[in-house]
Amino acid sequence: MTTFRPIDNLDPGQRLLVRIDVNAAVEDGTVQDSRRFARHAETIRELLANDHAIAVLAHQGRPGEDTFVSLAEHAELLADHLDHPVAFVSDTCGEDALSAIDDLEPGDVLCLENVRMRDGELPEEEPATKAETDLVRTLAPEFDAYVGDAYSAAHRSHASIVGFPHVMDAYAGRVMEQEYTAITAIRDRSFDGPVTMVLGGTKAEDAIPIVEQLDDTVDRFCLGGVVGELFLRADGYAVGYDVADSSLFDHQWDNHRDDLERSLEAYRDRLYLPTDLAFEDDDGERVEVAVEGTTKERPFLDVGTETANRYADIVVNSAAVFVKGSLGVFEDERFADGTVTVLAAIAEADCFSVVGGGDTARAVERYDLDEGDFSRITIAGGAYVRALTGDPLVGVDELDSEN
Ligand SMILES: Nc1ncnc2c1ncn2[C@@H]1O[C@H](COP(=O)(O)OP(=O)(O)O)[C@@H](O)[C@H]1O
Ligand SMILES: O=C(OP(=O)(O)O)[C@H](O)COP(=O)(O)O
Repeated sequence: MTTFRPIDNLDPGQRLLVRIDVNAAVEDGTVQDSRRFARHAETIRELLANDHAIAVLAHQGRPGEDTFVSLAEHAELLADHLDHPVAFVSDTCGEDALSAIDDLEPGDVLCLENVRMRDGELPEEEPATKAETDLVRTLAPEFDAYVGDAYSAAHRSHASIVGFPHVMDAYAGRVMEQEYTAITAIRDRSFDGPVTMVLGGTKAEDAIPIVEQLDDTVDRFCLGGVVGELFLRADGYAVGYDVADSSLFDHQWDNHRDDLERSLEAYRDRLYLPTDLAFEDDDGERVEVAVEGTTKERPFLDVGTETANRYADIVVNSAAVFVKGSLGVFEDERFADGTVTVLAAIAEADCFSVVGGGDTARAVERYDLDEGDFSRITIAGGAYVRALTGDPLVGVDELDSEN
């Protein structure tokens, strides 16, 4: 069990570096609001009430992706949630950032630029190595303490997650504390009946190992999204290939082909794969096709109606359901059916339920589902499923006051 140092232990009026996770969807070039902003604003509001001067550190997307953009809009969204100004500097640890940090007064909030735009943040390395990066060596001396609030990125051994707490006085923010406590309690629960995981989304690299690691806990996996298509590809179907400018499939296939094939062979009886998929035809209409009738040239954007109904039946007959990742591109109403059908079935069912993922959790309010019909909606995705396996999260471990 981790013992955090809570922010209550901070003397008022400190200069704080606060790591949050507002990694967001970007639709038509616009950063989308989400629960992540609202939840982290609560931590920052509490810190402001104690006259701290705050610099916020966060990431957005991954280098090379369309969603790898500046945090300028994130600063505005955070300011809206806080109802308090949030300054933005388009620099992370260069002269402009240091000057803006120098100017910080008690009660100020400054958002630094996307930390993944800075060398040293990536790749994943040991905390001691990340602590030696220019990023950490430059910023750490500017602050009295570090506040780790980014539970949803705590599975990444990146400089802003593990490097700073390795060398600074470090505290856990409210989101970190609450998510850790809730998910640890969920991990330790036992259920009187079948446990189902709905596993979708784009980050197959986070999802694939989960099947093996949760084999004592989860009885049935309902697969969809990019994850489901990669399992179908492993099963010999003409699905799960990059088409046109997509880069979601082939590199994940190349890196995880063996894992996909091994899981499929070992756990076939508990893996439920889509039997039909939906795509956009030349007229922009949703069209469904059985997986046997697919061709490699077609990008699929949702599971089909037969699959969605089958998964809905499975979740209704479960004692607990864990959702990580969506079954399709729910941001487009034409391709939301799979995700919404299954979420609605969970909401109506008499089961314990957790919906996770920065993107996936947004489907709940977007399609007018009632948050109260789910046991918990977590803003973490990969971190939450990793935590369910019992594996430690590096970013949590670095905040453990007994380490
Ligand atoms: N077949 C698909 N093709 C492309 N994107 C997909 C597909 N299915 C789901 N998605 C996308 O997956 C995203 C959620 O995936 P991911 O980021 O892995 O999950 P989360 O952030 O919820 O943990 C959604 O925004 C959705 O648009
Ligand atoms: O959005 C995140 O994770 P999630 O999609 O698993 O919820 C975190 O910000 C981690 O981002 P990353 O998966 O690019 O390291």
